[in-house]
Amino acid sequence: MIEVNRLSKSFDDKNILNDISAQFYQGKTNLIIGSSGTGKSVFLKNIVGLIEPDEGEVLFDGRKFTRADENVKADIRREIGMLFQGGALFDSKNVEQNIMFPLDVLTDMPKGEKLDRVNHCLERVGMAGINTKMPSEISGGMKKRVGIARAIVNDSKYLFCDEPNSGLDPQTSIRIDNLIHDITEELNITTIVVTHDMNSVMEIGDSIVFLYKGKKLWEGNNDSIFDSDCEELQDFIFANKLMRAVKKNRG
Ligand SMILES: Nc1ncnc2c1ncn2[C@@H]1O[C@H](COP(=O)(O)OP(=O)(O)OP(=O)(O)O)[C@@H](O)[C@H]1O
Repeated sequence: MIEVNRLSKSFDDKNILNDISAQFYQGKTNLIIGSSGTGKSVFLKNIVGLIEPDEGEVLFDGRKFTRADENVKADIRREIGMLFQGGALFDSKNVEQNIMFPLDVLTDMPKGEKLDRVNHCLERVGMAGINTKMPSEISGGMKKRVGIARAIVNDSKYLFCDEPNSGLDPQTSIRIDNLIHDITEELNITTIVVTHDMNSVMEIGDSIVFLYKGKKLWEGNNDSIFDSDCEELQDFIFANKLMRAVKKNRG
């Protein structure tokens, strides 16, 4: 479990995150949702330590990460896998080299073992056999799958995904969402997904935190979200026609 306690962050004099506490559960796909510019990415960066919060702290399974000793931080960082927007693969490396990269940097595993792990992860994301393809030769959906394989290759305990659906068509998005959800359950890891996609909320929202202008206004799951009386959340959910139709059908 990842715990965030009373986290705040400002840039210059502009407050971006305001006193946010939240819990993200093991074996669950935890979503951070909210409109554009509301602070989701800054929140995620604070959790993974890419940005240091002004106040508050983050704990990984009870281990304090924020302002911890560098060796404690390094140990926790080794357990984190990240899927960046667009997959963020190295263009000059092939698929196999991309997935192997965290093992090259973080472990002294023999080459054969690294290759076994890469192949196992490639198979898990449904991409067996594309080892020698270059990123420029594969589709957006395949890039995300390779990005997921790279994020879990080092036996990660924590998986962070920033807008995993950006740039994908609706069907591919759902497949990627479900892959993230299934892997989370299978490996029993703690996954946090930042998204403003209502399809993702409906498909994989085991546990949801709603941010609005840097504050947490609501938490729940994809069952309870429709019954929330948080006005800002209702505006977010029913911003599009399809969701308004769903609401009408629900009575
Ligand atoms: N390094 C930075 N320095 C100054 N301001 C920043 C920095 N990073 C983000 N911001 C500001 O913080 C606010 C929240 O940005 P953030 O990227 O977290 O929003 P978001 O909810 O992830 O939006 P989107 O869904 O569009 O990605 C924005 O006003 C942004 O300009």
